[in-house]
Amino acid sequence: MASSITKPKIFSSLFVISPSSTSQPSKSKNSLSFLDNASNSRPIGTLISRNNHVSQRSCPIKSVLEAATATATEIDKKPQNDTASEFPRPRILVSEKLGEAGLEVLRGFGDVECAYELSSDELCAKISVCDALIVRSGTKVSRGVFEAAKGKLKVVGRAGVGIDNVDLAAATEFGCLVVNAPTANTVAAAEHGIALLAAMARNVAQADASIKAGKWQRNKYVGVSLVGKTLAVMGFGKVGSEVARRAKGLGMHVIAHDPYAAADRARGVGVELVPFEQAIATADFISLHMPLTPATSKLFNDETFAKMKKGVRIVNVARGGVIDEDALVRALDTGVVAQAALDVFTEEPPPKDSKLVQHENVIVTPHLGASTKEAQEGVAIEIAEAVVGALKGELSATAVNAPMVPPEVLSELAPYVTLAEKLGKLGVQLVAGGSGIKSVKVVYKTARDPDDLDTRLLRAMITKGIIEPISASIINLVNADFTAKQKGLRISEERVVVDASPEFPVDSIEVQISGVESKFASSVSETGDISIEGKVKYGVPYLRCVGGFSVDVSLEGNLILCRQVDQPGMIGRVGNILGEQNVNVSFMSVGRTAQRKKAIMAIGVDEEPNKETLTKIGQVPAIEEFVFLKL
Ligand SMILES: NC(=O)C1=CN([C@@H]2O[C@H](COP(=O)(O)OP(=O)(O)OC[C@H]3O[C@@H](n4cnc5c(N)ncnc54)[C@H](O)[C@@H]3O)[C@@H](O)[C@H]2O)C=CC1
Ligand SMILES: O=C(O)C(=O)COP(=O)(O)O
Repeated sequence: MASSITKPKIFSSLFVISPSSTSQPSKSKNSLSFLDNASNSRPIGTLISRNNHVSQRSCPIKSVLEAATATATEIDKKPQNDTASEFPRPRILVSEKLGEAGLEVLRGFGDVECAYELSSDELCAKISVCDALIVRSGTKVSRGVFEAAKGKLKVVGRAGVGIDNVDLAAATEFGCLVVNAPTANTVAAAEHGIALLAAMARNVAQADASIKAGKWQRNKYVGVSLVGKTLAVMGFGKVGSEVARRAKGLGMHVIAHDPYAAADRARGVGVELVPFEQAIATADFISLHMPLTPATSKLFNDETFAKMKKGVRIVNVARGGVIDEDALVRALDTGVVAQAALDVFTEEPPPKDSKLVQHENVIVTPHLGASTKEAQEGVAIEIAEAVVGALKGELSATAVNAPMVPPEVLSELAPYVTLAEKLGKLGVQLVAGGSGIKSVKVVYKTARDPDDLDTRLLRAMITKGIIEPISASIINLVNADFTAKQKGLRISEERVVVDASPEFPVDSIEVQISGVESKFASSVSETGDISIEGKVKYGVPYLRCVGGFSVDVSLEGNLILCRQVDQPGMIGRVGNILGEQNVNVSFMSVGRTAQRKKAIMAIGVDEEPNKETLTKIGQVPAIEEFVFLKL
């Protein structure tokens, strides 16, 4: 049983951004934290996309923007807005043309520099003072860029869909969030695909060039009709399905191949999903709409061209790299492929003497799929909101290398996120020096269906709590799992259903650390693991159990845990020692196994007691062991 002496608390103060969190100079500067700031919350941002879809851009969870102090050359300073005024303004580098509306959003929040056509050295030189980088498809965000950023870069925003120009693995390792703008250019890309399809079939580009060269070649440029022909859409995602819809409107028979698409979604558009071989063997026209990944790289090669219907026509507005371009030239030369219409190339821009570009049966555009005024305005707003949200510590709905936690789940989990990090921090401090933590088990007790509990955020924060105090790593939701793996730390999870209120997502969280010695033997449970359990009370994290002992102490400030022989006067004695040194006690709680037997006293203190004070506590005869823990 636990009893507690509680000083009055203002619970909302837990969420107020503390001065220390803004001025802390080192690690946390660069971490995206996902702690709620109830007093500073704002509505969910919305964006009307080109398709008039209202998409949620970010969740209402906010956090400390741990931006670095200004050190570099000044750039495009604008007046600060309300929300950012307490913090140094983040620096945002825009390395490719971005719509004005998006730039306005960015300028309302940070200092924006637009610097186009940077060499990779120039980009690396600039990046070390930037909090965010916004790119399109033309900027290679390589590992070198993340290395040069030296941990300052918090977010890369890709103003468009394809993120094949961003080294995601490196971004994740460096804890840098990558967000994209996946919806605003869908229609533009689909329209461009259809434009190329029709232009190719009717030789529009060649005929235009011919007439401008003074010729009138009506017989040479006889085309082929689209109506009644079979179009294979390869990649039935956002763009692919819009192309399919439009092609059906042109009277084409549309089939699609996509290993991950749902058949009923395709049926809804009147499209049959077919295996890869069937798609390429039966199509008169093939339109490519898959991402460039290791699996799709050069998917269209000598072997696959050989399986196509002779005289097939190919459109590519996806990525150049999905086609082996030399093989396509060979297929065009032999007539296996009659024509190709290409918006994208393995190397952009392609070499001037590219045989493919120069081929008479090929028409080309310089990666214009997303280039409509409407789409560019849309992606600019979409990415600017995502980047600003990320810089504020919000989880983005378009995060590419972090789990997307729905806003409603996130706001419900907010206090548990704080609890999780504190339990991690406490746990690691209980481990006796020298023993490396290799195995942690987290037990979530919940009254809800365990499948309803999304624990990724909680696990990430426990990992953060465990690793950050003992290493130079900056941990956030982006790199928590990666860093744990790197350090050989295995985190397993268990969800246990308990009889508690289903109103709350979690009743308690227990962190068990196994295979280590403890500084505080009483924190070791019967199983031999260090065990600490916490819960959220009135929105505030509390420690509820240490080893086999129940306690009830708010996890704020610092904590002293003492094991003692249960006897009268203990609280007073320790309280006096602390009082003499002007250390303010915020909470006290005693948990015992039985009357007058062993007890644990948990004392929350606002200040850090000095060594002498701690020694005096240790000298109290009934105290058998004690530990001071920083939260
Ligand atoms: N040319 C341009 O300016 C633009 C190009 N794009 C490119 O178009 C492509 C599609 O974009 P979205 O439709 O927005 O992406 P999406 O993610 O909505 O769709 C991609 C689809 O490809 C499918 N896929 C993955 N691997 C596949 C495989 N091996 N075979 C067949 N399908 C596969 C996925 O299941 C998904 O349904 C991307 O490569 C994107 O970068 C997008 C916008 C503009
Ligand atoms: O969104 C995409 O995937 C695109 O390819 C568009 O590229 P861009 O932003 O026009 O360089």
